[in-house]
Amino acid sequence: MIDSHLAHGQTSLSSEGFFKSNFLLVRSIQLSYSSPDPFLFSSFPRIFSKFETRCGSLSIVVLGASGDLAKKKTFPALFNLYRQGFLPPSEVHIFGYARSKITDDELKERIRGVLIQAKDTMPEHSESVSKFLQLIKYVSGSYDTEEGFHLLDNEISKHECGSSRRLFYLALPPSVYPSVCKMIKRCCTSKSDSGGWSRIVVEKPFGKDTESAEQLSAQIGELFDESQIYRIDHYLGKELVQNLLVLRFANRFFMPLWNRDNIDNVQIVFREDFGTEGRGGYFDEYGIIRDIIQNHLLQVLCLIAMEKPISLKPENIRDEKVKVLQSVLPIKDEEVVLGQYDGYTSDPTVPDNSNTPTFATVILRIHNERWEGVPFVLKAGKALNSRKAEIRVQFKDVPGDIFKCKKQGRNEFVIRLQPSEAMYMKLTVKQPGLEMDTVQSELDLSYKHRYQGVTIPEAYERLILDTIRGDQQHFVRRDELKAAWEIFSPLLHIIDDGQLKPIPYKPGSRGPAQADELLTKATDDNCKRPSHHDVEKQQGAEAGIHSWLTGKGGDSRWQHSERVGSYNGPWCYKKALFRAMLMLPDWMDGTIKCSLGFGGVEVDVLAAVTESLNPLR
Ligand SMILES: NC(=O)C1=CN([C@@H]2O[C@H](COP(=O)(O)OP(=O)(O)OC[C@H]3O[C@@H](n4cnc5c(N)ncnc54)[C@H](OP(=O)(O)O)[C@@H]3O)[C@@H](O)[C@H]2O)C=CC1
Ligand SMILES: O=C1O[C@H](COP(=O)(O)O)[C@@H](O)[C@H](O)[C@H]1O
Repeated sequence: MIDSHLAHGQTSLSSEGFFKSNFLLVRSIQLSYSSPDPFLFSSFPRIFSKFETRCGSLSIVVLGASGDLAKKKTFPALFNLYRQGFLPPSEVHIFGYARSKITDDELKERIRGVLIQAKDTMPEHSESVSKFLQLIKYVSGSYDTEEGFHLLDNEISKHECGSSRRLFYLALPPSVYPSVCKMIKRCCTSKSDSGGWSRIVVEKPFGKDTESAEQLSAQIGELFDESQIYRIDHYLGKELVQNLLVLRFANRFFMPLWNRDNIDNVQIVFREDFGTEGRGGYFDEYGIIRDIIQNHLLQVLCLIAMEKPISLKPENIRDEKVKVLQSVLPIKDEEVVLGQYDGYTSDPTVPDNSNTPTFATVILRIHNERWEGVPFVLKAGKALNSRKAEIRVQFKDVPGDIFKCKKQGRNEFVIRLQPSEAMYMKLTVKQPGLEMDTVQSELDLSYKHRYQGVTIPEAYERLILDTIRGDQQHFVRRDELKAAWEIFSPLLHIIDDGQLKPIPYKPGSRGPAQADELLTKATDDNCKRPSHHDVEKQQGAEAGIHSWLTGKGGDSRWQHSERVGSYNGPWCYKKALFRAMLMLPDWMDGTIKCSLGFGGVEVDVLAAVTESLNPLR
């Protein structure tokens, strides 16, 4: 049997000769993977049919086929795999299953509507869509009686020959997972013993807290082995999330820096510029922490924070993720800010007195040798001012900085997951020109520019392919899920009980201002910058005060630094500031940043500058 790792250039065939003679074929599949032209792949069914008698059939069953996820994500992902040659029609059949009494044709028309958008007017595209739709058969039935599932089994069996591989994708509300899994086990699992299998893909949310998740896991676990269960978190299928392991463990220069000695804080941020949009009923039961933070953002945190696994085997990677999760300290109430956008409760499916947060900033702290003291700021919100998901790794200030660069901003490594995948490093460089001035710039790897013409696969596309290949690396293991819920369950219970209330915020804003304050506090505490008070405590010291001013007027930047006085009490700031302001050139408008330094430390007095500016002009 050819194993599912075929397209990775691997095979489970014991015959080395077979592997060698087919290696070129396998490579050709890989090289063509991201080409957008479906007809480049018209030869793939032939390539695959060479193995057909050994592979047998692959049946993909989408349960909940009438629903939103199936329409928007699952079927489009299957279509993309089909047109790239990964689902050869000679082997693959797709079944939609749901209670809705719709016909085959009605389901196909729904899917066609999503696959053929106005921009895809190419006749080749619609021909490809039509061929794909021919693979689909709809079966209607309930989720808790055998009748429909026997019908489904009959339909699947009609198309099968050789070994039978059956993939069940549960695009359903979690409340029906246990009964659906029971029915699948009883009526529909693969009967083939020659290389066949049955696998179950379950969507998030897996439960609502530790207890309910464990209960769900136990119910499904009684029916299927862990190796058959694929708990999907689609963030694990995103290109830049998949890149995290490579970045961290295949680049020498990150290794010595990736720790508490160098990193000040890590921010993992998800923003959407739209609200719950027709999903209010679902959302209100879960809220932003269960919808985004406990799963998507926490998975990203694991990949940022975990230790190097001993190999890339799924179990080795998942072992390391579990260790990080188990090292997260209990969340402190004062390190949480919740928000709810104005107008959220006007959705008729949301109760008027809903306490559900649509925004949250939560600070997680990892108690281990690498991360002690480094705040991981997880922030997610709906109806905000932009749509973005990114990771910001902020480095500590340069010790003994002779350039006084702190006000330029710190070194930062930003990984933008979406939109427009990119990673860039913010660093301080010399401002080109005759002066020895510094400026912040970027080393920029924007995928759109660097990988022109490369189509980045959709997360669901990759993850479904992984399930067909039997690769569980990018899926959540039962103990990992439990550890993830253990972090958030106490906080979620407090919110569910109404003890912690969301702060209202305007749709289209940054969310509650308190979230920014929390971020500043967490990151400033960490940095231990001296405050005015720290400096004032040193009154009497003989050190001089220096001013550093930077500003921007029109296209020009301006910087000035000089010793402006001696420290002899808080009033000296005003005096020194006044002196510094006299240095401002006439054309200055724009933003002005000013700091005063005392005895080798800098104190931000930006507010004072703004205050004093007008009288001076
Ligand atoms: N939609 C999305 O963007 C995302 C969804 N998910 C998850 O995917 C799963 C499916 O989501 P989605 O498609 O939006 O859900 P839907 O509400 O659209 O439900 C899917 C299908 O399930 C059936 N169904 C709905 N409610 C019930 C019920 N109470 N009891 C039994 N059957 C029901 C319906 O089919 P019928 O009545 O025909 O049987 C419906 O078409 C959920 O777990 C969700 O959390 C995850 C990420 C994103
Ligand atoms: O899981 C979910 O994710 C989407 C956001 O996914 P993205 O890939 O577009 O970032 C979110 O809108 C939805 O509420 C949530 O259930």
